[in-house]
Amino acid sequence: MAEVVIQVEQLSKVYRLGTIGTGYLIQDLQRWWTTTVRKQQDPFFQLPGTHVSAGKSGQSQALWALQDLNFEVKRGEVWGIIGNNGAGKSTLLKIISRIIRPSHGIIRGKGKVSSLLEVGTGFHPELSGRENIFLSGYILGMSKREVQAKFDEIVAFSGVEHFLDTPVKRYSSGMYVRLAFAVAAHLEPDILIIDEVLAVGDAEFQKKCLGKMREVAHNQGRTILFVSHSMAAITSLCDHGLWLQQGQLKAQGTVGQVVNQYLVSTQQSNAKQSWNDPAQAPGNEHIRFKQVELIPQLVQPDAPLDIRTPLTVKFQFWNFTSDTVISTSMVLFSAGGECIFDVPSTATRFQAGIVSGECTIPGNFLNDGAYYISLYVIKDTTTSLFDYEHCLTFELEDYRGEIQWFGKWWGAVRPVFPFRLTQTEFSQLEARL
Ligand SMILES: Nc1ncnc2c1ncn2[C@@H]1O[C@H](COP(=O)(O)OP(=O)(O)OP(=O)(O)O)[C@@H](O)[C@H]1O
Repeated sequence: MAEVVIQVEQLSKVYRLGTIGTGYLIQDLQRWWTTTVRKQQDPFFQLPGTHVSAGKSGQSQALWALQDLNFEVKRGEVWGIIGNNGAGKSTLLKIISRIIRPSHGIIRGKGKVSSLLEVGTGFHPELSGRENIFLSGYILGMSKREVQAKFDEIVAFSGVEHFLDTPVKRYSSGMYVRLAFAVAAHLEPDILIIDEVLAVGDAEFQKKCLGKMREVAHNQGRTILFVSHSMAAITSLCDHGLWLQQGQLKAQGTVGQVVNQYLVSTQQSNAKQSWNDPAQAPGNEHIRFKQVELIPQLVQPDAPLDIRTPLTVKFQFWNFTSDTVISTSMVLFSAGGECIFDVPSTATRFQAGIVSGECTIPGNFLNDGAYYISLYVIKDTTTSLFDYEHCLTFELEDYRGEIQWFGKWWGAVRPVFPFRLTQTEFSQLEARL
């Protein structure tokens, strides 16, 4: 059985949000003496009971960035840490990297930890790229010879060879993160910790980083903790998932399960509305809606909606006038109000009663994002009977499959068309170049 390399028990971190005076000079002096001179915990700081606790008189306002976390990571496992902004992901990585200390609980780590937490961590701004590579190696406990053996590989990966002797404070953020990633990934740490580095780089760099992380994890059997807001990147790289919500561990398990649970919980939708009483229903003297519903054709019942999911829109309306030619337009808008398409139904002659309609948006057609649907009911293909705006809303998650690039995909739609490349001729071009 694989060895446990990170063990986290009842881990909590409380941040103090500003310091409020105690109201007594003697206590303020006591606080200053203890925290500033003796570098000890504030005697008037009390642990809060909730996520954010308002400061009572004399206490600081405090926030649980992490609360009672328990989990263990085994050698060679690749963990994706997910959660909304402010959930505590970076705080957890900083504690595991020993950059900050927990307020409570125990963390046991085994082996050399290399962290790439934010642009700038670990590098000394006044030192050159070359000096920083050696410095990082020494911090990891490597000898000069060991770093030298990796030096060329690091430089080649980072692509900053022309700036090796320039102080890193003069690097662009892109150059900085390239070198920092190259150092973190090549110096053979036992545990590699990466926080959102992919957000900084371009598509080519993202691809290179993910490839390198995969190699570090799968070929070298090292342990990786990876924070990203890209679920596609997390699913593609990691085998375990950990979901933090307001500092608490909401779920842990296989990456697919945890990412699914997270996406289902964050997806906003208004997928069904129905009315039994026409007097209460949206409409007018011509028609009134009885029901509108968005039915996703999910492969698994608890999966989130993603760009592969076919979506069927079903609706019914009461038609109050006989012998009328009616058609309906289904119009899809992005959340920002851009019209993606306007699909008309057939025009049919109806008698008074209930009219039902159904239209399916195929899977592998829309881009990821938030959308809303409006239904326009039309008489004789020209005259509006009723516009039911914004009647359904939904969100589609991204899905990349084999594609190893996780930037925002361009376009209002993302259709999958038959598209092949074939070699139609062989030549000696390569030899001539
Ligand atoms: N030094 C600090 N002092 C006070 N509060 C802090 C400090 N660092 C983080 N926090 C707070 O702790 C909470 C957790 O922050 P953290 O940066 O760990 O979240 P995160 O999940 O990494 O967020 P994001 O996805 O936005 O990077 C947030 O509410 C944040 O405002």
